[in-house]
Amino acid sequence: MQQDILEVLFTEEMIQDKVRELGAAISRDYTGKSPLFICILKGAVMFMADLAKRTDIPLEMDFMAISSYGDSTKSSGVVRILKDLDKEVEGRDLIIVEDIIDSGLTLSYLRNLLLQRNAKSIRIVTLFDKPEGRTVNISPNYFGFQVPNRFIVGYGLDYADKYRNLPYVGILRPEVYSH
Ligand SMILES: O=P(O)(O)OC[C@H]1O[C@H](OP(=O)(O)OP(=O)(O)O)[C@H](O)[C@@H]1O
Ligand code: HPA
Repeated sequence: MQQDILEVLFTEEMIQDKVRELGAAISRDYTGKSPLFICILKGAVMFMADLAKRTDIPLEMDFMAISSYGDSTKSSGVVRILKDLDKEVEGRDLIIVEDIIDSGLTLSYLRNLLLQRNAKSIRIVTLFDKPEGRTVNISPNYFGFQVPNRFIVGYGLDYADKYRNLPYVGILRPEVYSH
């Protein structure tokens, strides 16, 4: 798979160091609380697993599957819930765990949905933030790295469901998707 990667942007070590920092910040901010971490499947699965281990508070976890990209490198603009949460969120402190914010459509849809369900508080943690991709106004409370306006894969991030298992993150060669 390495031959499909144009440039590695973040090594496994860089990612793990950053996840540790984010876990420490969330642990500090949520001392004495028991937030519900909401993992947005599938992309955030690696980040959720590592971040939860680096967060030293009695958190709980739930999972929601949302998709808008399908097999494309551009958002379809239609956000679909493929699997909803198991837990009630009313009155809870929520932390939405995302791998990347690009257009922002996924998170703006989700934040509105969780507000309607009467969450007590909602914060967003994303490992990657692509501000140049934004079409709606949303920003994370915690982010790991800002990334350029290129399609990246690895550490949960996919193209057509592949490359999620790379332990590093890099720019996908445009030849892979432009034909
Ligand atoms: O800010 P946006 O433009 O909405 O993009 C971000 C979303 O896109 C990806 O999900 P995708 O729909 O590809 O599903 P996946 O997580 O299963 O890969 C990613 O995991 C984020 O959830
Ligand atoms: O750059 C990206 N890579 C993978 N999935 C994504 N979903 C939004 N942006 C991206």
